Amino acid sequence: MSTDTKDLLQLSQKSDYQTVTIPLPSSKSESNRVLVIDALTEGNNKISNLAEARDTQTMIRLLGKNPPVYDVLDAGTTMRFLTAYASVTNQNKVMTGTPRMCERPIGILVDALRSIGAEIHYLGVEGYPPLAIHGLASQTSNKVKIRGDVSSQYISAMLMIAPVLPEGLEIELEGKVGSRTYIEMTLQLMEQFGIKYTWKDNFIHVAHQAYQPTSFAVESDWSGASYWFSLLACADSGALFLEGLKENSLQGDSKIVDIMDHLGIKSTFREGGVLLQKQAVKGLKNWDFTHCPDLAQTVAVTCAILGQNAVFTGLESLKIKETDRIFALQQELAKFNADLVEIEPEVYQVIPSFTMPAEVRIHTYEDHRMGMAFMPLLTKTRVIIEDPAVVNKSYPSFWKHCELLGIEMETKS
Ligand SMILES: O=C(O)C1=C[C@@H](OP(=O)(O)O)[C@@H](O)[C@H](O)C1
Ligand SMILES: C=C(OP(=O)(O)O)C(=O)O
Repeated sequence: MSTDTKDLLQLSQKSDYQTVTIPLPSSKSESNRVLVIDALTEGNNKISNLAEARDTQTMIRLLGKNPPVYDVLDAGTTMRFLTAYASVTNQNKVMTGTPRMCERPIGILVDALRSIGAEIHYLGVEGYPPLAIHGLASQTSNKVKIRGDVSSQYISAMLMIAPVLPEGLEIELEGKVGSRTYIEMTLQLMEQFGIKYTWKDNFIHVAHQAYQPTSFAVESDWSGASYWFSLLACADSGALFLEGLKENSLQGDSKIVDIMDHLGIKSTFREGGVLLQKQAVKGLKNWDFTHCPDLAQTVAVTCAILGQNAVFTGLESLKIKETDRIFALQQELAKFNADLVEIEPEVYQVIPSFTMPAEVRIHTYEDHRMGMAFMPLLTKTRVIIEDPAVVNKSYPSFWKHCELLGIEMETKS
């Protein structure tokens, strides 16, 4: 099945699944970190199971070919991690990406890099890509303050370069810290590559030291797994086996197990993955997505379909991701009479669907998670997904995996 940008994908209604095994893609977050760490390691690492995600393939291509312009397309981690990498390796580089990437803020990271001696200029709007990096000839400070409420990726980017800075680095986290689980993932991965660090209160300290060559296999992607939890939660019957997931994961999105426990899914970890089975819906009253923002769309759609008036908090960062995900959710939920209403500043309530149209056409806003999160609607009606290739950013085999489940699909131009 080919999927071009102009394509529409029609998914026929289906709501029963016998036990099907889904092979799942690898985590792009883990992959993009180990690729940067690998580039900073002297000696050979043995890295396996890297993600097929476009964000990871872009990282591999840019690090491999080392062109003068790093065009990261729409990959946030690739933009933020390579900005720090190009600085610490003292390279002259232009950093750019899609028009949306050039609307996603990077000023906090640029300020942090400048404060330790990097020379970076804005080529367009102050605070946003594109950037011109002229490297970091000598380290001028070993302390930096970074606010934590915009994107954790700035902190992860600084952490990964910290061991190779001649004087190491102490990062002081300022204010509320969102996506903390991703900072923990960065530190745990660094630790697996031999790095020692301390994290006390708001201070993370990494001394100058060398990354040690290591063997590392990337785990399956928990964010991608969330769509299958949602599908089964919305289905009438069935069971799914998700391959390659571990109970003790580096990925914060493994929280989907707890969330879906409220929404009718029992998860049992077995050799090689996790078995999902249906159980009674206990109900989801509220959830804070501060540390798992990428799950918000999956859970909003699930609640809207399952009649759950859940209250969501911690959605602040959704407005600066691949699209304004709050706006996009509101527009698309409305197409089946559901909504996401701001009931107090930064507090949102899901208003579930009370009548389902015979067909719903989902606009995807150049956001992979919009395409994938609305797929489970096919348990209730016929669904048309605009620009189905949008999933390639993190999960290129997503529609193939729908086919494994016997979901009938038709591509239209
Ligand atoms: O570090 C990472 O791999 C990521 C961190 C999160 O971003 P923010 O820290 O900007 O919330 C997450 O939304 C993104 O998909 C991946
Ligand atoms: C926000 C995401 O990615 P990034 O910020 O890396 O573009 C995502 O994958 O949902």
